[in-house]
Amino acid sequence: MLDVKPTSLPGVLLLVPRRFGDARGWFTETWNAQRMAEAGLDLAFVQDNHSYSAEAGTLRGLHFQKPPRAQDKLVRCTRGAIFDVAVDARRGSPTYGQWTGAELTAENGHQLLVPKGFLHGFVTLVADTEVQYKCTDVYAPDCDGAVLWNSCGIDWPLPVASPVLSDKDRAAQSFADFVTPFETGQA
Ligand SMILES: Cc1cn([C@H]2C[C@H](O)[C@@H](COP(=O)(O)OP(=O)(O)O[C@H]3O[C@@H](C)C(=O)[C@@H](O)[C@H]3O)O2)c(=O)[nH]c1=O
Repeated sequence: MLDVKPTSLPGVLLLVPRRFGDARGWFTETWNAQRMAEAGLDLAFVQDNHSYSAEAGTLRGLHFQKPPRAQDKLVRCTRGAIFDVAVDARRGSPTYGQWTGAELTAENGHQLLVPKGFLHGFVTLVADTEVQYKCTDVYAPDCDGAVLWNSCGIDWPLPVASPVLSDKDRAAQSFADFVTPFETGQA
């Protein structure tokens, strides 16, 4: 029912929910607490987010909320397509500073689980793209932070010469200047 695949970063998981196709179309479970618990993921989500990006090449990230308001995120694309990225920002982690990415599309229904301690961002691969994600803590602007999208060595599959960014993301600190608030093993 739910295929949970590891990625190159321990803790970041690619979830492939089963789709039941019939003459009408298909049905899928996008979140089932019991199945996730069976897969070892006991996550109490408290906020759902939904963003729309008009242009291909819109890049949101790399974002985090620092402790005590850190968030696990379960991300999916419900219209269009994105390349979704997580960067390990946990001080002392063997994979500190490393990134992993996955193509999440409305068509494939894949989901990326980005745990606390990881920066998160995505770029839209086509115009008119919608992304929805669940979070384990509510928005806390005082704990909100950003790291410059192109300062972590991420191989972004940009569909345009330069990405569309928010003012906040354009002015973000570089990963080299970033003093991480995350430790390994931090809940
Ligand atoms: C993230 C967030 C933003 N907002 C408001 C603040 C602001 O006025 C407006 C747009 O916020 P942002 O520019 O931060 O939106 P955006 O750049 O889409 O931020 C999101 O990016 C992705 C990659 C993530 O991982 C998310 O956690 C979040 O940081 O929405 C909320 O009210 N609640 C929220 O949870």
